[in-house]
Amino acid sequence: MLRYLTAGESHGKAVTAVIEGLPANLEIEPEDINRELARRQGGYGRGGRMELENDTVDILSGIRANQTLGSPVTFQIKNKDWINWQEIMSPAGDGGYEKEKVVIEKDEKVKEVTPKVTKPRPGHADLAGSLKYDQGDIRNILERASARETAARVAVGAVAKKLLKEFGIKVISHVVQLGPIEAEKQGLSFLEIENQVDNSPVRTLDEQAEEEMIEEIKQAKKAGDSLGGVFEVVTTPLPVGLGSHVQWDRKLDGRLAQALMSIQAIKGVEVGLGFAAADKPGSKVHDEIYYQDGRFQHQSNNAGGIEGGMTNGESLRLKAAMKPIPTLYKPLESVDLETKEEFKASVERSDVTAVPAAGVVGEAVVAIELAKAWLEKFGGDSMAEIKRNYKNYIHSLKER
Ligand SMILES: Cc1cc2nc3c(=O)[nH]c(=O)nc-3n(C[C@H](O)[C@H](O)[C@H](O)COP(=O)(O)O)c2cc1C
Ligand SMILES: C=C(O[C@@H]1CC(C(=O)O)=C[C@@H](OP(=O)(O)O)[C@H]1O)C(=O)O
Repeated sequence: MLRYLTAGESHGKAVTAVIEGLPANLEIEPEDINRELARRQGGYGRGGRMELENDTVDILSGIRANQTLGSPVTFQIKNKDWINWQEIMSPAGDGGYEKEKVVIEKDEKVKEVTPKVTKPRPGHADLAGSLKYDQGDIRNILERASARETAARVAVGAVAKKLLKEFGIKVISHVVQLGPIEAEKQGLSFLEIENQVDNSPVRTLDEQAEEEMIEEIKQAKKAGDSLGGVFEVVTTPLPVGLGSHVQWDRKLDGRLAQALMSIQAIKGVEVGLGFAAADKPGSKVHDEIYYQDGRFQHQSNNAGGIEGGMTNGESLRLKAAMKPIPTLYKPLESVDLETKEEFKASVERSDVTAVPAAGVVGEAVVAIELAKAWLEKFGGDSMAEIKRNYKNYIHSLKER
């Protein structure tokens, strides 16, 4: 069974991940991971933190001479911002509480920050987390709730992508909506997306819409506001039969939805047509079946590549909706945890939007879930064993 955990606080020393259950002899070079980490840091609308960080992976275990050993793989991605937060975030010491104020550099300006955070931001984990974990300092919650954690998931996703690529499977994303601006170009093939998307500052394929999206982000920034949006994750065609109809927790659509919903700020997931299927008659929704080139195929892909919780031989198509970033320069009303007094939150630094970055995280979590399902179906302890199992299965489908 492939499984992983991440650890690490946003301004702690590093974020880390441990992956267990990888087969031996999968080729991994640090560059495979660093490329994905750099993609996650990009996208128009991100804040000052991304200018400071330059995420690169440090592989601590499980890989030797660019090959997995079958033992647990451990990654570390250092937080460059740690240097500015050591006094506050150190595992030892007084957490900076002894000093009334510390001066740290943020966004090229020098600002004073009290070490203890007592003002919960609407839309973040601050209030619920502080009450649940009995914390007087919201920092003890926000540090782990932060989407900094997604750097670790993207590193794990890069390994999952490498595994899938050994079988010709690729996973990509693009932004289909940013705030109110919707891209007209939708439903494009994997190749059309793959060839263009990384050259775009918003990772969208629609040049006209992209200009409007950038303008929208600039306006939101000026107004001290933030934006959400929608990204789509698309794969090359998958072999039929990943996941299963027989038990609720084995259904691949449910598993993928959970993986995507677990990304910070994702509030909705659609498989294929998704919500748009609800108001159409069955004749306009269900993908008709034909047989060609020794393979059962569908005339359309409204199902998004999954029927009965299993891949049906087509490309996977999933959409995820991201809410606007909760930290706003424009103050929102809230109540101080200590004094219970109303205040209007003010902010030092934040992303205005992070939909293109969330898309890269979406690719990662989808790749991880697919790699898990792949190993369940074709599993083995070495790449050679998995390849044999895969080849046999594909052969048996053709023999039917
Ligand atoms: C890539 C990415 C970057 C994010 N950047 C910020 C940010 O700069 N400021 C912020 O308040 N929230 C940011 N978020 C969203 C929060 O982490 C998220 O809203 C918060 O953890 C609460 O979780 P929930 O929205 O899932 O309920 C970001 C999310 C992602 C995926
Ligand atoms: C650090 C990352 O994203 C962060 C996610 C985040 C949040 O609240 O989720 C808040 C911001 O952090 P900071 O308060 O340090 O500016 C983002 O920069 C990252 O993506 O690597």
